[in-house]
Amino acid sequence: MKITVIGTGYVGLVSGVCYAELGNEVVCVDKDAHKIKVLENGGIPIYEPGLQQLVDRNVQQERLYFTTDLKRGIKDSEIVIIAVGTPPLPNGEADLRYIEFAAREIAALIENYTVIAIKSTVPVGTNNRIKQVMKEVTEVEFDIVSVPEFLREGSAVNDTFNPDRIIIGGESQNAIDRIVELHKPLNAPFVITELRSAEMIKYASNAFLATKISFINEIANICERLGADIREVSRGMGLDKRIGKDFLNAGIGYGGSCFPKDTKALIQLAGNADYDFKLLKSVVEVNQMQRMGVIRKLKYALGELKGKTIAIWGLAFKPGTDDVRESPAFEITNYLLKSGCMLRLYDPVAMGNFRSYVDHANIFWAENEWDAVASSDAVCLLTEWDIFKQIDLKVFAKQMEEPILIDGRNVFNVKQIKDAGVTYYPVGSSPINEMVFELEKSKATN
Ligand SMILES: NC(=O)c1ccc[n+]([C@@H]2O[C@H](COP(=O)([O-])OP(=O)(O)OC[C@H]3O[C@@H](n4cnc5c(N)ncnc54)[C@H](O)[C@@H]3O)[C@@H](O)[C@H]2O)c1
Ligand SMILES: O=c1ccn([C@@H]2O[C@H](COP(=O)(O)OP(=O)(O)O[C@H]3O[C@H](CO)[C@@H](O)[C@H](O)[C@H]3O)[C@@H](O)[C@H]2O)c(=O)[nH]1
Repeated sequence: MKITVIGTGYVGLVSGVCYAELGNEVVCVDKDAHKIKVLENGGIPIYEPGLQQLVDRNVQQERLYFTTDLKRGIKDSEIVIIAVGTPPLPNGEADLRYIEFAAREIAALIENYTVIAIKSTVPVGTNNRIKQVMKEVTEVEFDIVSVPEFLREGSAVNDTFNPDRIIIGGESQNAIDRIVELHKPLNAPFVITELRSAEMIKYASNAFLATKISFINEIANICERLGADIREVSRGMGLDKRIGKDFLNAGIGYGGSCFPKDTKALIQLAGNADYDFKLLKSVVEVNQMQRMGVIRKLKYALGELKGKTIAIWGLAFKPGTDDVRESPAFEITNYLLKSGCMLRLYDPVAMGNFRSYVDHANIFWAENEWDAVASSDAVCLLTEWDIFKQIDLKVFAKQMEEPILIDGRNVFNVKQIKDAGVTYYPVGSSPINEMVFELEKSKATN
């Protein structure tokens, strides 16, 4: 079967290569000539574990092609998948201009009956709107199917080949059958729905996961005040099958290209239908506040921030990706720069992307994790990359005059910290070795 994927970002590229791996001929089209050039030259424009090998294999076997030429890409395609971006407008609503533009272009080029599958995350009612937009342009028959995508960055390949479910929203049984056929080898349950329900399943799923994160972050904040340990609390809660253990890791709040945008879009969508989504508004507000926990702990540990040197470990919004979209590291670094700190930043893969948004005379771009620590007054761990988890804390303690570690992701355990004598501020439990630290400080001043 020939499939064309419009938009070669995370979703377009990963799902395109998946369909090729399943034995289809796939053409990935993108307007971004640079992206296509990188792909044509054998590279990939994003950091995603396992993706390069998969792309290489399918290109070599002549099942996967890349082009900027939509006309060539779309010719004789049975299924056209739209995976272009739906970024937020300033009021939080999804910006549908890219998807509408793509739909018009496709409509002008199709010559035979085509199934148009929309993978982009779109507000309820958008699939119907796209159908109208296309009907204004063409008289050729087509059907629209909503196939929302649930992959996560950093584990996108595994998620795509092992989905929990495949949601297919549509009106035409013929189009639904073709999309079922395409995904059958993935061996996942199908949920066939109306177009609007499929669109809502995507937003509701992301909003629910974001709610779980803000909920556990608030419990963590209360644990800090009452002397309980959020890791024990999460474990105890998560073993209840009705709650589930996933997405109960307290931290510095969710970031990324999806949760922040999709929660705000759903609030707007509800508002446009005269519904005040109070719970989700609080989820967003809690998430915003959560980043400031790192600052609060730094102030507690160091007193005045002005003139202090702070090392930051991790700039990506999560490990396994070079994506920095809506990364909590932006707010934290901005606050520290405004407070007059010198920063030593390090991330194993996201430095280039972060640097394209932020630069400042007070930032030192470190070469590795140890280079960041050198001459710092405190270290803040913001992304739980393995290289940070594997740090030898005894060596770490010797690098700093007073080893202070603010851990925004709870990666170290109490025993490791106690043995190393690091003053440690985790999320959702009491600081460790803080008393020792306070005692030594008072000894030194007496
Ligand atoms: N990133 C994720 O993890 C993820 C997961 C699930 C769903 N989604 C949703 O999928 C959609 C795509 O997300 P993404 O992260 O892959 O986006 P992205 O921004 O990484 O990529 C979108 C691509 O579409 C291209 N494009 C835009 N208009 C085009 C056109 N008319 N013709 C050809 N190419 C065009 C852009 O150049 C860009 O390369 C969004 O709606 C997003 O919410 C994303
Ligand atoms: O227990 C947890 C789990 C996640 N996070 C944070 O939540 C954010 C999002 O993480 P994750 O969901 O793993 O990554 P995304 O790639 O953004 O994937 C989400 O967004 C995608 C785009 O819509 C969906 O397809 C996925 O199903 C959905 O998980 C990151 O900042 C994580 O650090 C936490 O703070 N605690």
